[in-house]
Amino acid sequence: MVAIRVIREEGADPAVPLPSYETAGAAGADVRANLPDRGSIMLEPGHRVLVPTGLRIEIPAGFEVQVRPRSGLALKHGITLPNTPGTIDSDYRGPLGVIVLNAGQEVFEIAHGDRIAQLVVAPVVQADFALAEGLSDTARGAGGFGSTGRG
Ligand SMILES: O=c1ccn([C@H]2C[C@H](O)[C@@H](COP(=O)(O)OP(=O)(O)OP(=O)(O)O)O2)c(=O)[nH]1
Repeated sequence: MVAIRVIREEGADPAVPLPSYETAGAAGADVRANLPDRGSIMLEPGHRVLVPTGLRIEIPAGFEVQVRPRSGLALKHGITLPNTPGTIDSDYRGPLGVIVLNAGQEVFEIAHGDRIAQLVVAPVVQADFALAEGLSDTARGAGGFGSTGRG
């Protein structure tokens, strides 16, 4: 368990619950739209929108938060995130937004308080990218992009 400090944006509706896990074993905490002024967003097919959550968060160093789609919305309505998984950096202190894409065929309504995505907290390792003379040999070598065949 890791503690994440959360503050609400000025003007955000405090009645909208903070991100929360629906079950004891859930990997993602559902995050909700906070649309006190707009009430709801009618998202046309093929369009995308930055949905405010009304939150700012402070992720401990060494962790990130991934913003992932909800599979139910994806299957039933084609609602996805074009940047999935969205990356929230531990040093980011701005508004937490969710970029929602309607990849379905119908207009989709995002209502105030709807659970629009899920947040997965994950450890991060930073690398030291160092220029080298060459790389080690492996069985795969340069094979990729389907080199092992289909199925
Ligand atoms: O779904 C997302 C993705 C990102 N962010 C915020 C937090 C993140 O730390 C910041 C920058 O995101 P990212 O690094 O993916 O964006 P970039 O396009 O590389 O922008 P920047 O140059 O600001 O890093 O934007 C969100 O609120 N929601």
